[in-house]
Amino acid sequence: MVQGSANWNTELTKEWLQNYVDDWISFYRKHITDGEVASYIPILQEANPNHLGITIIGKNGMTIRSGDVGIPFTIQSISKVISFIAACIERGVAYMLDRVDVEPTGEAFNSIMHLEMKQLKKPFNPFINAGAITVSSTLIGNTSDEKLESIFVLLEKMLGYRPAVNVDVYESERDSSMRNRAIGYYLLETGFLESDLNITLETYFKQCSIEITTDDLARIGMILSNDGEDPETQEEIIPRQIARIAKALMLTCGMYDASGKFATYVGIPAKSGVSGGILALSPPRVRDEELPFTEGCGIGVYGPALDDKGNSIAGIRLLRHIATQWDLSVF
Ligand SMILES: NC(=O)CC[C@H](N)C(=O)O
Repeated sequence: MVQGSANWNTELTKEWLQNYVDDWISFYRKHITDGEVASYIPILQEANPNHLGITIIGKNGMTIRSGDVGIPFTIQSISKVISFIAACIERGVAYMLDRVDVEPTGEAFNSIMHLEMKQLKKPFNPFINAGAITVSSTLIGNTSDEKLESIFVLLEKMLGYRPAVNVDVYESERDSSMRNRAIGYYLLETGFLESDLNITLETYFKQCSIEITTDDLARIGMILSNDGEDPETQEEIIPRQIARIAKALMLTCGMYDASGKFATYVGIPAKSGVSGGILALSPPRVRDEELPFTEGCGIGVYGPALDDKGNSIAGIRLLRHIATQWDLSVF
């Protein structure tokens, strides 16, 4: 209990939490210079490396926003969570798990090594590029825009508005996508793709270029934390089974080849993207002492300076600090 208050949800408590998060943001801004913005997609270099922002939304709606929030950025690899969920809703879980496995690789997100070396029957998981491109190929539709519809419908249900593709980022990725094209051709040769290669890649590049904010990520996280149900309306946006699989994948594969360390030191489901976004969430938890957000919360982070694995450098350190202070770990 804090300051004699039995209720964490009072304005006083919100202010108190807000002050802490503001302090932590200021502190972790100093870590930004240890990282660099992504450059392999040329336009991403234009991001301001000094940005760092966080939004936290509790199940009861309590919202903490701090730092550089409200800045739009592209969702990048975080879209892999959304496309996998959309495909599971459209095609069914069994169908999708026949086509992508649920095992971490310990390799970079754009690696193809295991797929070739081990002659796998399916990509390791839907959060590496090979798996995500396979998932994009399963989305229903004859054009990339038709395929993207289920992703947009899902996002609109969660966010309350329909986000848009940032065309400049899409074109920059499309025109510099040698590795993803190589992965695509490999998937085509091995028979993993269910749609035309060009339409599949176009779908994948566009889904990565959808523009969102930390508020949007926190909202998605909050709904996942609540097993796919919108706590306000009680509407089931994502079936519980699919939400749980998505969270298990986030915990085991969400932070590329740093997923083990993130699970160890932070201990919550999360998914990052090369633009510097992180979608994270804390499921409801039971503790003897009163702590913030025990009913569960979603967290959205933006910090485009990345570490050598491609994760937001200050964002990860900030999340580690918050998770430690508020005892968020699921373990
Ligand atoms: N890690 C990422 O965010 C990668 C997404 C990026 N669009 C790519 O495919 O390379």
